[in-house]
Amino acid sequence: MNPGKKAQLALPGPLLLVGAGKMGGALLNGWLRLGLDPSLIYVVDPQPSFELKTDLRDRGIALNPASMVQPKVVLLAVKPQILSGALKAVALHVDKDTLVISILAGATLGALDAGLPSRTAIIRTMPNTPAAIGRGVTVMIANAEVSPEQRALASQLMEAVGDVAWIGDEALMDAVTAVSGSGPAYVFFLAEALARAGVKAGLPPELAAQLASATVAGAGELMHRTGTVPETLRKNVTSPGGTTAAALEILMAPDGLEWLLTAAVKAATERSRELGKG
Ligand SMILES: NC(=O)C1=CN([C@@H]2O[C@H](COP(=O)(O)OP(=O)(O)OC[C@H]3O[C@@H](n4cnc5c(N)ncnc54)[C@H](O)[C@@H]3O)[C@@H](O)[C@H]2O)C=CC1
Ligand SMILES: O=C(O)[C@@H]1CCC=N1
Repeated sequence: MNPGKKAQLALPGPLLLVGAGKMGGALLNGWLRLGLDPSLIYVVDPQPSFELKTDLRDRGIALNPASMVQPKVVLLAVKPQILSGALKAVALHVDKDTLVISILAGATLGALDAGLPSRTAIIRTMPNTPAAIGRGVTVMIANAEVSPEQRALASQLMEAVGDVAWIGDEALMDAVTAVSGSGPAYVFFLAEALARAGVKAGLPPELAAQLASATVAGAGELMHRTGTVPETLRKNVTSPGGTTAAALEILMAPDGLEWLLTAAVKAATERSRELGKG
């Protein structure tokens, strides 16, 4: 994303971020990079890290304020396991004009609605951590109470930190979570595993780690900047009878990487469904 191309992020009123851990913090960083007014942000987190406390203080963002102006947007970014307790606290700050946006894996619109005042406008989303650098991707679904203005506001908030896709079928959210929500971890593990494989092939550990990280980052950037489909980029690397072909014969075997990723995405999809059952 080129931040220069994005309009300055403006809000109609305060935004309350509930939970500023890895993902809530990534979103916050993304919004601040886009120029969101820090005086419009409240953060509630009972166990803020030292870095978070320092960062919020330096930016003039209220952490765990004793009182607040009624927020226009509440963004829920706590662990799914504490959803019901968090909703009880959040409900105090929700009225008919408040939009509640959830990023919780598994938490359905129905489960969110059950813990909030009746007819609350709710949007369930699944972002991912590259949002911290404006390169996330977020999938969203709204309940029937969300107005066109609130939908546009939610789009604006999440587009500020990357790409956005709206869906109409909530059942897709579990697979979305498995592919793009968890996906960055698979890519980071690829870099870890490639480095370890390099060590086994004789490279010094530091050089192997440097080569693996630079290769994963560079390949992702090449795909991003050229907009070329991955299959073409893969073929561009693969000389007939060469080294890449030798490696891909193993990775593309019936029990190779695609088989593993299919099993991994299935496991994550099922876990997302389980989280939804509480
Ligand atoms: N980490 C990721 O890549 C992604 C996470 N998510 C979702 O984001 C949510 C948060 O995940 P992470 O940021 O990874 O977890 P985390 O553990 O880093 O952050 C959770 C934060 O909530 C705070 N917290 C605990 N109880 C609270 C309360 N009662 N009120 C307010 N804050 C409270 C914790 O102190 C912590 O800072 C989860 O529901 C997860 O499913 C969604 C997409 C990607
Ligand atoms: O691992 C998790 O449950 C969360 C949801 C997607 C990424 N992290």
